[in-house]
Amino acid sequence: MGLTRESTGRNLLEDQFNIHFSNNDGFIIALAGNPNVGKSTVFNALTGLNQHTGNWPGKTVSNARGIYSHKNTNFTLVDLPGTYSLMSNSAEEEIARDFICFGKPHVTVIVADATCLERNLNLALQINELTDNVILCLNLMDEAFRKGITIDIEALEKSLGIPVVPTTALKDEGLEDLKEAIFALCNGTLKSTPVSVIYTKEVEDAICEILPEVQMVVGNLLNPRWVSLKVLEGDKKILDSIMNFLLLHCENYKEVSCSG
Ligand SMILES: Nc1nc2c(ncn2[C@@H]2O[C@H](COP(=O)(O)OP(=O)(O)OP(=O)(O)O)[C@@H](O)[C@H]2O)c(=O)[nH]1
Ligand SMILES: [Mg+2]
Repeated sequence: MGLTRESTGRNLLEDQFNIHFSNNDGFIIALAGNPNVGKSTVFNALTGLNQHTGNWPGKTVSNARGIYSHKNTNFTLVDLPGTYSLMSNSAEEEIARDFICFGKPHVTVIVADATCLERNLNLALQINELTDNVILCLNLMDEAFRKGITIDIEALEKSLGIPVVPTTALKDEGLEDLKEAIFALCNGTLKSTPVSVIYTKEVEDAICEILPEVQMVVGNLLNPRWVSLKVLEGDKKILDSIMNFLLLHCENYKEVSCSG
């Protein structure tokens, strides 16, 4: 007998993945990004709360949440621990990864350090593979300016396929634009169409080969191309989490996997 909807759902997400929801949360917005890029500073400015900030990486160790309103709409902002990659190496990174991968936020805001964009884009590209609703918050613009770094925002938006909002969170600059972009993405007046990374022919052929079967197993619970990539990579930790998530969510999972 498969798992029932009642025995699965959100309460199990809480147990397994430390992901909590309530009915009054409104839209769920995840704040993801490398360590020390200003996620908690953005979080504090938007929610009026006081998450720990400081100039060293690894300050945020669990996913804190707070609510803010914009244009009569509620948003629950989830401040995640910093992570360089979705291939987690520590408990904190795992918390961030699980929320981004399995928490199904309505929007994921990737906070990036404008002074070292290249390093930050690794995570951005990984998140782009996972979900469509992404915004890049290009923070520390004051530092970039001070160092003589200029960034062509339009060109960056075009090459990533996602909205890019420059901010200096410490001085409260750009945060109204960020709230507006989140609002617009949630109500469908702004679109985000992340550009996929195209891999070598061998990898793309392998994805094509397994995609239909993966699609059958994951349905619309997870992005099938992303799961196919994880299968090909063979990252055991994330494959275990994917299996766990599917088992918790899909009452038909066992039947599908047995008949497939
Ligand atoms: N100059 C400048 N400093 C900033 C800006 N935003 C944040 N900071 C500073 O950058 C440091 C790190 O900020 P946090 O908000 O703690 O960064 P975080 O991404 O939450 O860090 P972790 O939780 O460790 O991943 C703090 O000293 C902030 O005051 C900004 O726009 N400009
Ligand atoms: Mg933090």
